Amino acid sequence: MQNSPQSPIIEASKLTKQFGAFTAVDAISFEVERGEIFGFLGANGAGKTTAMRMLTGLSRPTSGQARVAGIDVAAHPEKVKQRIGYMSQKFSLYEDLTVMENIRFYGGIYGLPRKQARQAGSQLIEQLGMEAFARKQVSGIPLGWRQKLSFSIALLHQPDVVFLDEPTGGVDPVTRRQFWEMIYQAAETGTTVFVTTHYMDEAEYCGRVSIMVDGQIAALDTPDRLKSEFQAANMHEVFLQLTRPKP
Ligand SMILES: Nc1ncnc2c1ncn2[C@@H]1O[C@H](COP(=O)(O)OP(=O)(O)OP(=O)(O)O)[C@@H](O)[C@H]1O
Repeated sequence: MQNSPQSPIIEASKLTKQFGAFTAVDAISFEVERGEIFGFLGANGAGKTTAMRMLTGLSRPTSGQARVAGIDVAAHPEKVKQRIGYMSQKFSLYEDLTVMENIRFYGGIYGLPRKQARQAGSQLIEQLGMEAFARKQVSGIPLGWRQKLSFSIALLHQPDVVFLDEPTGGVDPVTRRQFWEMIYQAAETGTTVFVTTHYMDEAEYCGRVSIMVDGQIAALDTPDRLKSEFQAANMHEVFLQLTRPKP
C-alpha cells in the first residue's frame, strides 16, 4: 500500500494502549508530515515509548488506529518495519560484534543484498570517519560513536521514517550537536524523523513538538508557537508548565 507524497507520513487516530486496567496511551491523535523533525516529549512514564512501540509495529494497539507510510500498523506490522528505522538505547548494536559486522548484520535484517550491504558499510564508516574503529568490537568504542553508528545503521535501508528513542542520552554536548547535524541531513534527504528526548534544548531543534502528559497529548505545535502560547522563555518552561504536578 503506497501513500501519496502529499498525505501525512504518520497518522494516529485515537491510538490507545492499555495494560490491564491502566491506560498508558490514551486516545492520541496527531499527524506528521513527510520530512518533518517531530519531537515527541513527555515526563518519565508519560507513554512515549509505548506509543512509539505501537507506531513501529512492535506492540498492538488496544484500540484506535495508526498508519505509517500509509500502512496500518496493527494490520501489517511486518510491512511497517520494512519502511522504518528504529534506534533506542536499549535496542541497538550488538556489543560483541565489530562495527563492520554490525553494519552487515543489520544490512541483512533490512534485506540489503550482501554486496550492497558491504558497500554501504564501507561508505558509512568513511562518512562517519570511523575507519580506526571498523574492526573493533562495539563494546570497546565510545558511547557517542556508538550512537552515531546506530543512527546511521537505522538509515541503511533508506526508510521513510526513523524513530529515535532518546538517541543522545548520556553523551556530551559536542557529540549531541554532531548527532543533530546528522538528524538534519536525514530530514533534508526526505526521511521523517520522530524523536524523543529529555533535553529541552533539543526540543528547540525540532520542527514541531508534542508533549505527552499521563498518556495524552497535552500540547502540539512548533517550539516558537508553544513558547508564545505558554508565555515561556524556552521549551524547558513550557515543559514544566505542562508536566509539573498541579498543587
Ligand atoms: N508492558 C507493560 N506492562 C504494564 N505497564 C507498562 C508496560 N509498559 C509500560 N507500562 C507503563 O506504562 C506507562 C508508560 O510507560 P512508557 O515507557 O511508555 O513511558 P515513557 O514516556 O516512555 O517514559 P520514559 O521517559 O521513562 O521512557 C508507565 O507507567 C509504565 O510503567
